[in-house]
Amino acid sequence: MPVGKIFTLVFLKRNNSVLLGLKTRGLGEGLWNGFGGKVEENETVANCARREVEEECGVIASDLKQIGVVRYDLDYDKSADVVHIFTCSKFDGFEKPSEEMNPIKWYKYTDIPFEQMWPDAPKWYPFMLKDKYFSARVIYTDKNTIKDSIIQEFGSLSNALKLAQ
Ligand SMILES: Nc1ncnc2c1[nH]c(=O)n2[C@H]1C[C@H](O)[C@@H](COP(=O)(O)OP(=O)(O)OP(=O)(O)O)O1
Repeated sequence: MPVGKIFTLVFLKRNNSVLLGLKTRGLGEGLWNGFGGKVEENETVANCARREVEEECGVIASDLKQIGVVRYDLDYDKSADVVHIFTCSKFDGFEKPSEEMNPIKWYKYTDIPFEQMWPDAPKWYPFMLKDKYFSARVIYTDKNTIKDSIIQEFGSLSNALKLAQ
């Protein structure tokens, strides 16, 4: 399946909690998620991650680390989206809601609201929360139904990225 859009998704971490925002519009509206969006033309994936965090929750990320990648094969669209996953535990400024993510809230790792998130989130969040490099591939038959998925842990990011290609 040809890759269509490339996205980033960033998780700010503090004291065994992760900052999530409720998406107010567009893809994933009404669901809690990290902060991110489409990689623009002539923009690196890391720069997109930094820009989206600032736009969506107002902080400047200073130790962004890519931890994984999720490839979504969308049977209903005959295309694939790739989402690059980052974590960040050092940032400047105070987090605040934005037009796109409102409200925002720190969730304890043990209290993440999976029932109001994308259906694939529980499959790969454990790797992201433990800072383990991972690669996931998820096949959706429609926006809410997963047909199949594979998640693998890797020793390095470069190996993790290979599965998403
Ligand atoms: N299944 C799936 N497909 C696409 N995107 C995602 C998922 N699961 C996810 O968690 N995500 C993430 C990836 C991105 O962080 C967002 C979607 O980005 P979007 O809001 O469409 O991109 P922006 O560039 O911010 O959009 P506009 O500002 O142009 O509206 O969800």
